[in-house]
Amino acid sequence: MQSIISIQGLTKTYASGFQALKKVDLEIRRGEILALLGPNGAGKTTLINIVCGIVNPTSGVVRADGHDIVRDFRAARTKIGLVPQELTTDAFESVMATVRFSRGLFGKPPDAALLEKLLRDLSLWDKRDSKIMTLSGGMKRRVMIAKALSHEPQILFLDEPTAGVDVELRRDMWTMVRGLRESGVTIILTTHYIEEAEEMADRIGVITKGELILVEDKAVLMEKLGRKQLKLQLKSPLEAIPGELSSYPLELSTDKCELVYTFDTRGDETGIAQLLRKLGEHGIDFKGLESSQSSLEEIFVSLVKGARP
Ligand SMILES: Nc1ncnc2c1ncn2[C@@H]1O[C@H](COP(=O)(O)OP(=O)(O)OP(=O)(O)O)[C@@H](O)[C@H]1O
Repeated sequence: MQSIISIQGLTKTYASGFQALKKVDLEIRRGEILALLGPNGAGKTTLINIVCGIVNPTSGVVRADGHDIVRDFRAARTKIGLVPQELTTDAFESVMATVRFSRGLFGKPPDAALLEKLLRDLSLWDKRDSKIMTLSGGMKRRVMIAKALSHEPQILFLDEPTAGVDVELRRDMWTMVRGLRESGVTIILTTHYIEEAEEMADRIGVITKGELILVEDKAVLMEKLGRKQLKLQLKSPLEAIPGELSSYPLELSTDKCELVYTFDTRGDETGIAQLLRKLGEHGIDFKGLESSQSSLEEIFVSLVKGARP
């Protein structure tokens, strides 16, 4: 499948000499939701700002729907909508005027029906005549999204779309973003909420210290790096794990009432049947068991830790 955004050998060294991106290669697939994860200062915003023409790259090539973002800036930028991290809009303007103006900036003809649909979809229709300064933080954020979508871009960048947004509104945003994807828009979002990436993304990219250390289908990532745990609640506390079981990846909880067995989901054999048999032989009885899979958060933390020198 042809990528909608192609990033090759992208580097950025700021005037201070700080290298914020180091040879990043990334192909973004048409119609996907890609979540970029990374600690503070990893380079996510720099990457987005370069693709959107706000920051100049030091070297490398970026194409948006086939258009070089430097040589063919206007054509490339028309394809892209950007919801920046910081709210930047005229506080004294009304919602409708702001969104209409944004569309005009891209040279698109007025389209009242389209803007009405956009504001209705974002639950802003009732506020269309309100001045931006009178809106709540969550509403202002939705105005930023309406502005970004006003020229009907095929690609939408959301830089921390739900930072500081309450849980209910966050869920509404997710529904809206999914709806956009269904209408064919490719979405790239950065987030600090791993839950958001887990819930929304088709693929996950992890950036740390200016390097894209991994891009993977979410399901594959969780399968590959996910570890499962089996917790056995013991009938009676165990003083220590018997020596004969030392070859098993077993841990005894501090209250000595639970045995935790960690296994790799990639293995053909989990070893559970054998373990349970061994426990039986040692007279270790249990009253309950539960299994759990590691979350994306645990995977992310281990990846970023692993990347540190
Ligand atoms: N204009 C600039 N001049 C010098 N250094 C900069 C400039 N803008 C960003 N940086 C540095 O580049 C690095 C990457 O910043 P960037 O904003 O891209 O990170 P981020 O991954 O988006 O972080 P966050 O999650 O905190 O938003 C940081 O160390 C930052 O201090």
